[in-house]
Amino acid sequence: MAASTAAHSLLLHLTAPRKPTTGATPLPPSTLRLSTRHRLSRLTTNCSNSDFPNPNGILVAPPSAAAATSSSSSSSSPIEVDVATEADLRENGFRSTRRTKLVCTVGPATCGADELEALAVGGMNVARVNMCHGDREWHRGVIRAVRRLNEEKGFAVAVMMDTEGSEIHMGDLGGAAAAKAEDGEIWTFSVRSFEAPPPERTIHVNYEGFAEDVRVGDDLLVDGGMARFEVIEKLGPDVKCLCTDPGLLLPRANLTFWRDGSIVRERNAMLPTISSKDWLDIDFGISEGVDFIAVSFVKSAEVINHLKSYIAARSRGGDIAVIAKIESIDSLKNLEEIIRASDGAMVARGDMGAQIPLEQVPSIQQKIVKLCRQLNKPVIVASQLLESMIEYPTPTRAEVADVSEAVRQRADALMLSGESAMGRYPEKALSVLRSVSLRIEKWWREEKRHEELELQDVSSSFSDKISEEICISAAKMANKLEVDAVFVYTKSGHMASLLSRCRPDCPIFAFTNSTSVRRRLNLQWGLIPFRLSFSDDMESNLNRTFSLLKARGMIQSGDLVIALSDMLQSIQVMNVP
Ligand SMILES: Nc1ncnc2c1ncn2[C@@H]1O[C@H](COP(=O)(O)OP(=O)(O)OP(=O)(O)O)[C@@H](O)[C@H]1O
Ligand SMILES: CC(=O)C(=O)O
Ligand SMILES: [K+]
Ligand SMILES: [Mg+2]
Repeated sequence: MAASTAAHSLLLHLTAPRKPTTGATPLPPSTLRLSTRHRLSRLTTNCSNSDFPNPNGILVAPPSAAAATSSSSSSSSPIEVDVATEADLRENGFRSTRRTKLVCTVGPATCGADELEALAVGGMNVARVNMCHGDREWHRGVIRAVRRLNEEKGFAVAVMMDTEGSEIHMGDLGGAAAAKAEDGEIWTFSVRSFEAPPPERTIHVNYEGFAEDVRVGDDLLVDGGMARFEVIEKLGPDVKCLCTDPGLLLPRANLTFWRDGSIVRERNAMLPTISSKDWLDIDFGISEGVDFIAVSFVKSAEVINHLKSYIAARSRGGDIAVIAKIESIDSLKNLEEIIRASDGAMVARGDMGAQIPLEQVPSIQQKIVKLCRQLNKPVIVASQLLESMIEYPTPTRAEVADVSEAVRQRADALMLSGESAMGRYPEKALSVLRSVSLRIEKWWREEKRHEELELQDVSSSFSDKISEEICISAAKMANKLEVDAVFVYTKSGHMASLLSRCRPDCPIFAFTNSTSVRRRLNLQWGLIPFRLSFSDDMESNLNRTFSLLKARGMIQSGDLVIALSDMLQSIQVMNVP
């Protein structure tokens, strides 16, 4: 926008005295309440065969689920907010809506239409599909089922595709769910391909140079220590290994080898971050219109820049966000340049814990979360948050503490992996993330723990700098005046993310006219994304928004609101008329 002085002047309209309220918006008696708990208890069936993609790759929703869902999903509605957020707003009042976003990995336990819907009702903001597992038709079925859920039932769940990457990993065990390695057994790790099922105690390794690179005496770790082997003999393409730490081998588990206490990774560095299979998956993701592509084992900013220009050239509007997964030693070395180049980052603790000593993972997590906030990039904390819930219906105390710590660090999002992909209690795990997030966020607000984090300058132009300062001031004012919400009208979503970065006490209602921007904002802390067409006239935008939201029972006369827009760089403070 042009740097005209008039446009930059701060408009401070304090139009009416603050009403003595609480912020919680009571539900009009006539309004249908979509109770998360009821929906959750109704939808507890497991993924049955009929829920998997039909031969056309389409997941079929049983008619009962469709009939039972709220009717507020019409895409012709003048203002759209997803039904799960609307229920949260009505149930908790807007000062208490959940700020931390939730990502769920979809797998065999959750690919059915009913299970996906239960996750959406339970607060899933982003559905992740991991290209390490499942085939093209399966992924297509899941992505389309999520889209259909959004269109037909009024959710706004974004889709994240996570690439396989080309680190060294085992084959798929010929279809077996797992294999158990016992102490003292001899297993063969081989670069040869086998017909399924492979010979007993034989594991295919995806990396051609494997047999050349390992040496007798090296330690071979499966998934960072789920099982451990010692290399005892090399026979051409085959490497004989003695199991020294028994454990479960899962399909496509990650392999690292260690020599004299250090990970051997010279050769890994030769592997491309994005393999040829990944490029095909990325083409597929672009054609299916995913919202995020998470890149596994990023080593440098270069690969992110390359992918971003590839996407920009191929997808209309280049509106797929690229998330850098921080999970290798190289990514830690080049952390800042990688995060600067990306649209967001993931602390991928699973593989990270296989490459660095475990006791370093917590401090690195905190460092990445802080850095992402400084650089205004959303950050996801991932892996093993509620690992025990793959098998058990309640988490361990330690897991709850881990989730709490990520929420306390004010990460944008938390992610479920195996818990939602193949666990026995996906919805329960999601509800633990939800309730722990709500509780810790509330505690934070009650204790008035606004950390005085000095936010560094991220803007690249004077106009951006003004937006940034406006957001910082608006967030401070919001806390001091105890406003009920900040409204931000934003075309690109940038001003909304600048506000989110300030982590204000009140929620941020982000109005955007683009459906894809709205879905992407789903990943960012504290943002409640709405789709709304708006004009350059703030007065009329505000009046229209107030009447639409009042009609939906989402705000009330007297609520105190701060409004910002990225067209007219301004701050307005007002009571809802
Ligand atoms: N599409 C799928 N089909 C079958 N199993 C899946 C699928 N997605 C995930 N899983 C199962 O859930 C587990 C956890 O999922 P997750 O996505 O975290 O994968 P991962 O293999 O640990 O690797 P990554 O490092 O890429 O996250 C996997 O190990 C796998 O057993
Ligand atoms: C999520 C992921 O890739 C990891 O934790 O390794
Ligand atoms: K992956
Ligand atoms: Mg990983």
